[in-house]
This record gives sequence, structure tokens and C-alpha cells, in this order.
Amino acid sequence: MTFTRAVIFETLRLATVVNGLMRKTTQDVEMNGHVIPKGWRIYVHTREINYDPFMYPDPTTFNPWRWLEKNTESHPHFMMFGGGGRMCPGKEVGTVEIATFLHYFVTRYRWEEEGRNAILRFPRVVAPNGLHIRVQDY
Ligand code: HEM
Repeated sequence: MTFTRAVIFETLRLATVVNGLMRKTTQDVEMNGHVIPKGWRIYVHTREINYDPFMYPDPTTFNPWRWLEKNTESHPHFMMFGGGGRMCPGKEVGTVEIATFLHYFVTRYRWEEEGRNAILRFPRVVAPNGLHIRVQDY
């Protein structure tokens, strides 16, 4: 499960399933010499964090092993599920659901791409016309 978990997080990072988070300041906030006034809406663009080469070296490479090397998941820049008091309460159940699907999909089926599927990589990874695959069981 440890490696499957790393695959899920790396996919969430690279595909940028969650593009960003919304917050609103409840008081003036000083940050790096700038003041964000009370009542301002803030968009935390998590895609930029996910692709930051200082946090994720060689950021456009799919590398699940990066999650095993150091405890990246517990770092404050890990925002795939948000952060703070409003962090996603479904993080663990969602991860287990995906892991269960992946386990059965990989161990019981094989698949191949049907035709040429268009894949967009910006602002997030998406197949605008769907991803067509032919699935067969072993
Ligand atoms: C891979 C799967 C999932 C991802 C990537 C995800 C991601 C997120 C993110 C980014 C937020 C916003 C957190 C913030 O503002 O700091 C959120 C909120 C939330 N998520 Fe998820 N989520 C996932 C699965 C689930 C599941 C399975 C459930 C329920 C069973 C769930 C329930 C919620 C709820 C109720 C909130 C609102 C929390 C609040 O505002 O206090 N999520 N999720």
C-alpha cells in the first residue's frame, strides 16, 4: 500500500487534480513586508506549488519514489487535500478507494489505448475528448 499511496500522490501532484484553494482573510495579515487587508479573498494556486522544482526536483517527471525518499507528505507544502482547519476530511478514505481500484485494475485487467487521445497538460492534465481504452481481463 505504501507504494500505491506514493503513486496516488504523484498523480494528484502531476495531474493537478486540485488547481487551488480559496481563503478569505479575517484580519489584516502581514507577509514578507506586504499587508493583505482583512476581507480579501485569496486563491492559493496549488499547481504552482506542485510544479515548484525546489520542492519537487524535476517536477514534470512522474516519479512516485520521491514520496518515499523523505516524508514529503507531512511537509507544509503538501496541499493536495488542502490544509489547516478545512483540510479534506475524506483524504484517507479517498486514498483507500483509489488504491483499491488501482489494485484490482492492475492485477486483474490489462488495457491499451484506443486511437489517439488528445491530452492537455495546462492548466491541468485533462483529456478533453475522454481517454479511450480497451480493457480486457487476464
Ligand atoms: C483524491 C480525492 C480527494 C481530493 C484530492 C480532495 C481534495 C480536497 C480539497 C483540496 C479540499 C479543500 C480543503 C481546503 O480548503 O483546505 C477538500 C475539501 C473537502 N473534501 Fe475532499 N478530496 C478528496 C476526496 C474526498 C472524499 C472521498 C470525501 C468524502 C468522503 C471528501 C470530502 C471533503 C469535504 C466534506 C471537504 C470540505 C471540508 C471543509 O470545508 O471543512 N473529499 N477536498
